[in-house]
Amino acid sequence: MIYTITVNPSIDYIVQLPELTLGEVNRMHYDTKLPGGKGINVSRILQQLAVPSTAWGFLGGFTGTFVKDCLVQEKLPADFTTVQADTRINFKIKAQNETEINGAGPKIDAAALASFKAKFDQLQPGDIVVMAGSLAPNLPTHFYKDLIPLIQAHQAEFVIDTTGQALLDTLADHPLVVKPNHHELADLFHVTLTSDDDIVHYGQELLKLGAQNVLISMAGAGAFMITPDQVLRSAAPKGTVKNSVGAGDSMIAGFVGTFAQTHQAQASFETGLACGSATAFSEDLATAAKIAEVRQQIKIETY
Ligand SMILES: Nc1ncnc2c1ncn2[C@@H]1O[C@H](COP(=O)(O)OP(=O)(O)O)[C@@H](O)[C@H]1O
Ligand SMILES: O=P(O)(O)OC[C@H]1O[C@](O)(COP(=O)(O)O)[C@@H](O)[C@@H]1O
Repeated sequence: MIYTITVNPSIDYIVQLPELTLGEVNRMHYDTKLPGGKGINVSRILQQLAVPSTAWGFLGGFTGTFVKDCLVQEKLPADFTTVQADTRINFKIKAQNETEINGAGPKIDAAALASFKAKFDQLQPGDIVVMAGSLAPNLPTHFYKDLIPLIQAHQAEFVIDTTGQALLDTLADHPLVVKPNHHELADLFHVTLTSDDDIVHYGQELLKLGAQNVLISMAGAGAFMITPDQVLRSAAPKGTVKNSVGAGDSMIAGFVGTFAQTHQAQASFETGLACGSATAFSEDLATAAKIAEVRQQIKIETY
């Protein structure tokens, strides 16, 4: 079983207008509300791939009810822990360029935290736990690191999608895969990446620090996959970008979903690429049909 953890879910409020002018009244042409948060996005894509998963995390208030209702409607298995305050709303403004304003999210009280941690008792050997996204404002940066012993005690694997020191701190525990984008990779090592060789070099540093597989995503420029055996590269498929929110989460879902079934890194990379671009070419996250269509275009090369 794959479990996804979204500590800080959201309603993603997608707003479109031709131009955003700061300091003026702006009127939107189109808006939509989607259940958001990185682990939830991973679970929604896994469902499209017919790979079972259960979504864990914290939800609260009327916004939390909206997210829960969306997942019930999609028949997505979930076991969220209730918190008092409202789940956050993240603004995704699509105007002359894309602007995101992500909320801080509600605090997690001690009782909710204890009930959340009790869920880890049900993990079985071979399970995969995907921990993704920002933390609630009152949680320490080592929150994810502290969950790893609860996972590994059951011979389960973990995947982590976070940034900065919180990510670096988990590498020695051998995450199954990490997927910084190229900007996040540069930030991790406090460097400027000026060439593909630079990207591969710093991706290989993540392997040396302990990651089992490394994906470096580069939005419309595609991605690299770096493993101890090979470095692969793929351009991104061509298409009309509609909403790239969740493309990274979709890539992780594709990789993890296929890896759980095949243990083959290259096949997993291919699914990840298809899911990432299929989401970028969709209003909401990708559907199974869109993923299958986009997969036809993928060409992976040895770097
Ligand atoms: N504009 C785009 N065109 C085609 N594919 C895209 C586009 N944006 C994202 N993707 C696909 O999704 C993957 C993840 O997107 P990226 O934006 O790099 O992740 P993140 O959202 O984590 O920053 C990319 O490697 C690519 O395969
Ligand atoms: O937890 P964070 O880092 O604030 O990110 C949450 C946001 O990321 C998303 O999961 C999208 O992430 P990606 O575009 O990186 O795949 C949104 O659904 C959500 O609003």
